[in-house]
Amino acid sequence: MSFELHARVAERDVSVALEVAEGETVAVLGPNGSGKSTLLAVAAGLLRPDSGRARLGDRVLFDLQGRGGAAGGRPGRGPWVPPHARGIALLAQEALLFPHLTVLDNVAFGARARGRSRAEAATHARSWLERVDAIELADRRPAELSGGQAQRIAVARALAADPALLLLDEPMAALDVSVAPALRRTLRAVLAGRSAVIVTHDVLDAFTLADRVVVLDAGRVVDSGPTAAVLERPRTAFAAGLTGVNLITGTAHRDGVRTAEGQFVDVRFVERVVDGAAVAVAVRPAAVALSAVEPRTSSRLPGRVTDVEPRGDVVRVRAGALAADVTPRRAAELDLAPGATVWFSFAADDTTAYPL
Ligand SMILES: Nc1ncnc2c1ncn2[C@@H]1O[C@H](COP(=O)(O)OP(=O)(O)OP(=O)(O)O)[C@@H](O)[C@H]1O
Repeated sequence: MSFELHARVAERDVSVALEVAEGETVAVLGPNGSGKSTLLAVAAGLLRPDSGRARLGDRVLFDLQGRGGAAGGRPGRGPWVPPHARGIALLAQEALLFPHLTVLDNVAFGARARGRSRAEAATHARSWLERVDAIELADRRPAELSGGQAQRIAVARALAADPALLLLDEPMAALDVSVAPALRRTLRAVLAGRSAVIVTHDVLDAFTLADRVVVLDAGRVVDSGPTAAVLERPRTAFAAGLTGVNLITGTAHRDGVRTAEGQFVDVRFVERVVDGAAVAVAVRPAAVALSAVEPRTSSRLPGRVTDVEPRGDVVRVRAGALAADVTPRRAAELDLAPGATVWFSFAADDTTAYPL
């Protein structure tokens, strides 16, 4: 079902909007404290905002007038559907299964609570356990499950209630990296065609599971759009950091960009821009070369080394927001140390430049 929300939580300085089309999965990304959990809590009905409105399908979940609003005075007055009546399931980082019930009874719990017979609820629960590849765990108790298994059961339990919207709060965060890929695959299968919102710190989740992403920063939406567009053409340092690309901003000037520091770089524009427009340039660290003396190429920027970090077969050299991946041999030749001044250069063809 389609979902639409806008809400303001004054105490947390969070003011956000979110839209999920029917059958769409939206990933919410953002640094710590940017408002991701607040957004989920408001959607799930666990937190009452000061003002805002939410709709799921054609049902209004809340429509609140806050301080200074038409209702005046008291915050958050107006229609409010409580969490259990919203048709929304929230999957937390931890599976939160009932410890005294078997896996099967955990998954059947919702159907039983809605008055279905024991046999009916069990059949329904079994079908969901099969869909998450966990039918062989049906008779175990939660204490006999690994973290990844427990999370699979939590997915089955959430979906067995046939929610109109599924909210996932970093579902892979508490798991061992070795089991995350299998759960990610399961989620990809069960989220297909389902309206869902997933909060994640992992760019792989966004690429694998989400049709669109929304980036929050300091309680506001700072970017949104199709996953590849937002992550491959980032507009914020945070989004650039997720995929590890360099983000250089400035103004368009003929075939290049003039940075805030007054440097010119030649770039490849992937969209038409007019001179003087604010633009961003993305370039991968692997496409950036380093030299001790100013190179003759037209795309070069000076930087003072802040960090030198070995990463497998390359060394990542950072100067503030700029990064280059060079071979260990090159790093040794340049005798890199924090504080050293180096030149970062790249070919215009290796850049992607677009309007901000
Ligand atoms: N229970 C609370 N009471 C008051 N303020 C809170 C509460 N929980 C969070 N906040 C504040 O609200 C803002 C948004 O926090 P929120 O937890 O939604 O961010 P987040 O993006 O989910 O962060 P993280 O990635 O660390 O989980 C922050 O400024 C935070 O300090």
